[in-house]
Formats: sequence, structure tokens, C-alpha cells
Amino acid sequence: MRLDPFYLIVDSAAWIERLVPLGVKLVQLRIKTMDEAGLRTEIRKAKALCAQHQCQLIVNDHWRLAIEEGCAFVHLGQEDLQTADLAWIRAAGMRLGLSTHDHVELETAMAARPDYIALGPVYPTILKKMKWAPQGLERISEWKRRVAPIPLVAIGGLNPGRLVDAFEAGADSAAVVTDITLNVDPEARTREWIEKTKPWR
Ligand SMILES: Cc1ncc(COP(=O)(O)OP(=O)(O)O)c(N)n1
Ligand SMILES: Cc1nc(C(=O)O)sc1CCOP(=O)(O)O
Ligand SMILES: [Mg+2]
Repeated sequence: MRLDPFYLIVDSAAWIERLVPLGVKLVQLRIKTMDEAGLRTEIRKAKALCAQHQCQLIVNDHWRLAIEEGCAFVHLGQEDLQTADLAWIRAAGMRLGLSTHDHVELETAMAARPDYIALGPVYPTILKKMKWAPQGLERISEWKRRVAPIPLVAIGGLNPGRLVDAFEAGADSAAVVTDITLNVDPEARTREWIEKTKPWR
């Protein structure tokens, strides 16, 4: 499976409506606090928007709702994995991306036979508090050697100036939140990401 090299992560369907039409081909809906009815509405809207723009939607965390809403791809972390029903997810025909932050997590993730592995935080991130130090570029190369041919997603503190290093180290896709959502001009920054990731598309 191939992933687009630009992997946008946002926390609402409104962001998807705003940025996906610019040419984003891979987006994660990552909503951390919302009631079930609200989540369902957001997933439904995100799915419709992504279908309209031929963009691959990945739903973070909420795998039951994603299945119920007919989505095709979920992203889970190691804590999510402890309660997720992988057999059910697979039986529903869904693809699965998994987070990893250290060797033990990588072993656990590989055993689940995911469709991609994410490694983070490559650089310091301001989005959430993390117990892992920044992984650095050499860790990307090591992960690539360990996971290939499964695609590797780099995440954490990425920006256009860091992309070449991340891809040359072995990342197949670069995931981003705040460099775009907190940018003074998210649309212009999205276009910049699309342009800068072109050589790896
Ligand atoms: C592409 C990608 N990589 C890592 C994560 C983090 O997932 P997780 O560890 O479950 O943490 P939360 O995002 O759920 O807070 C991700 N969402 N996407
Ligand atoms: C959601 C998330 N997961 C990470 C991990 O390492 O698993 S880092 C991260 C935050 C990414 O946001 P930004 O691009 O703003 O740094
Ligand atoms: Mg999670």
C-alpha cells in the first residue's frame, strides 16, 4: 500500500472542508473530546468531504464509530490497541495505522500486521505532552529498516524545512498538525506542504 507523503491531521470536519479541496490526499480526523452524537456527525461529514475530493480519510481512535459509518481506515495508539477488537476491525475490511514510540511498542504494533507504522515524536511537539524524547532522524532510518515494506509515517514537530531530512531518512509520509492549524495562513501553508512533498508523491 502507498500513502501520500503529506498526511494532514485535523480536529474537525470544518478543517477538512477548508483544506482538503486544496489538494490534500490523506487526512486524519483526530477528535479527542466530543460526545458520541457529535463524533458521528463529524465523521459522517468528513467522510462525505473526503469522498468528494478523492482524499483518503483516517479516523483516529474511534474505531467502532468508524466501522458503523462505513469508513475505510483507522489510526490507533498503543493504549487504544489494548481495548480495540482487531479481528472486528479487520472483518469490517478496515485498514489500520498504528503509533510507535519505542522498540517494545514497535514489536506490539508489528504483531498486529498494520497497514502503516507511525513513529514519533521525531521533533519536539507542542500539540500534546509526550513522555518520549524526540526520536531524531537516525531513529526514522532504523524504523524503516525494521518495518519495510510496511509504510512508515513520521510525526511530531514537522514543518516544510524538515521534510527533506525526514524523507531521506526513510519516512514514506509526514504527518502534521500545528505547523498548519496554528499557521497564520493555513491555506498557504497547506499548499506549501503539497508542493514540498511533490518529489515523494
Ligand atoms: C499518524 C499518527 N501517528 C501517531 C498518532 C498518535 O496516536 P496515539 O498515540 O493514539 O495518540 P492520540 O493521537 O490518539 O492522542 C496519530 N494520531 N497519528
Ligand atoms: C498526535 C501526535 N502523536 C505523536 C506521536 O509521537 O505519536 S506526535 C503528535 C503531535 C503532532 O503534532 P505536530 O505536528 O503539531 O507536532
Ligand atoms: Mg489514540
